[in-house]
Amino acid sequence: MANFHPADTSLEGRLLFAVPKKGRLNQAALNLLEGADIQFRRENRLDIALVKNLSIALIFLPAADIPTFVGEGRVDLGITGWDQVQEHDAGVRALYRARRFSGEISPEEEVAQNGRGSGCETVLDLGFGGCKLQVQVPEKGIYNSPKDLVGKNIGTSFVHLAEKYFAKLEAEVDLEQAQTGDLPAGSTGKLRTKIIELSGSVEAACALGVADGIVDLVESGETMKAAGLKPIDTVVETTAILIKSRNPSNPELVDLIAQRIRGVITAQKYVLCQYNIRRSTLMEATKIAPGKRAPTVTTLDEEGWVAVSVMVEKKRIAPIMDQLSKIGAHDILVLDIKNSRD
Ligand SMILES: Nc1ncnc2c1ncn2[C@@H]1O[C@H](COP(=O)(O)OP(=O)(O)OP(=O)(O)O)[C@@H](O)[C@H]1O
Ligand SMILES: O=P(O)(O)OC[C@H]1O[C@H](OP(=O)(O)OP(=O)(O)O)[C@H](O)[C@@H]1O
Repeated sequence: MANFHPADTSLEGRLLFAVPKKGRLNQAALNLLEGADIQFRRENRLDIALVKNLSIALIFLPAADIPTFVGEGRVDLGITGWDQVQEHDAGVRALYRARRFSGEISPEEEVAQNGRGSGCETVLDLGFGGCKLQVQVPEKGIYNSPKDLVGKNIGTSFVHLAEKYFAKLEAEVDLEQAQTGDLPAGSTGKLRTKIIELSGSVEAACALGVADGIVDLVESGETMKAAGLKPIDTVVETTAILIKSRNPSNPELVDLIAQRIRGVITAQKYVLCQYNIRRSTLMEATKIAPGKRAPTVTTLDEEGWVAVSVMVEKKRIAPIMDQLSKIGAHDILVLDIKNSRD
């Protein structure tokens, strides 16, 4: 076994699954893998890990690069943000547009390429990593509406989505001005707004005079507030998603992983609520907590009483317990669900 390197030939025949290597999506993605019993040991600093119990290799990549690897079919499956997939999509479209402008491809070829998409297909929404990509400006500044930013400097890590957004906005402004006869002479139809690419800490750009406005992610809004910025529009709303390439190497394994992950998500979202109630009140209780399909009802060893077991969305459990208690349910218990399968 001299010179054996786990990342070498052993990738052969394995399904390649990209996972965010750092940042906001990393831990939640690792939790999903654990819940789906995808067992691996990642060697220090190595971005490839072989899964012990399935024919899969995990590839740890920046979330922003995962749509490129999946879209080009180099990796079969991936976890990343919907925003990153949209950014990749917009980038691919911009590339075809540029190639059409340079005469490399015809307008028909551009339409056909766009129709084929960027190669990433959404398998399922993972429910975490929720945030919004928003246009932000200084709270006490002179800009109040997105149109005020046309022709100005915009800092962002989402260059293609920002370009797409401002191209649409500029077209609207031009149309308005053409209708009122105010269109500036020599308008070229090219993007007048300058999109400045920044790779992080984008919120600092306005205060430091690099940009007039920014396009960046907002979750709690704390970073935005701390930087003295306010939102004036939303470009994209996002959550983490599972994506697959157009022709994955092992579609059955993709389905198996998707099914397992779906089970983990359901388990995270629901709790199991158990209670005892008089059979005469069961209908009323079922209306309060109808369950995913239907509650499981078992006869109790006490005349006229039943035991009920029902799945309830975690976020709704407190008011549901209150209501069940109010109509006479007893011994209400709430249990965590470790895993589930539809
Ligand atoms: N504040 C947030 N709340 C929830 N999800 C977020 C947040 N910020 C980013 N995300 C999601 O996580 C994805 C990756 O963003 P993140 O900033 O963690 O990436 P990164 O650049 O790989 O990490 P880092 O910022 O550590 O360099 C985003 O595209 C988005 O989908
Ligand atoms: O609304 P909030 O809850 O404050 O979250 C928003 C911040 O989170 C992300 O950055 P992150 O902290 O991942 O670091 P980055 O700026 O280096 O990307 C995003 O780019 C915002 O800066």
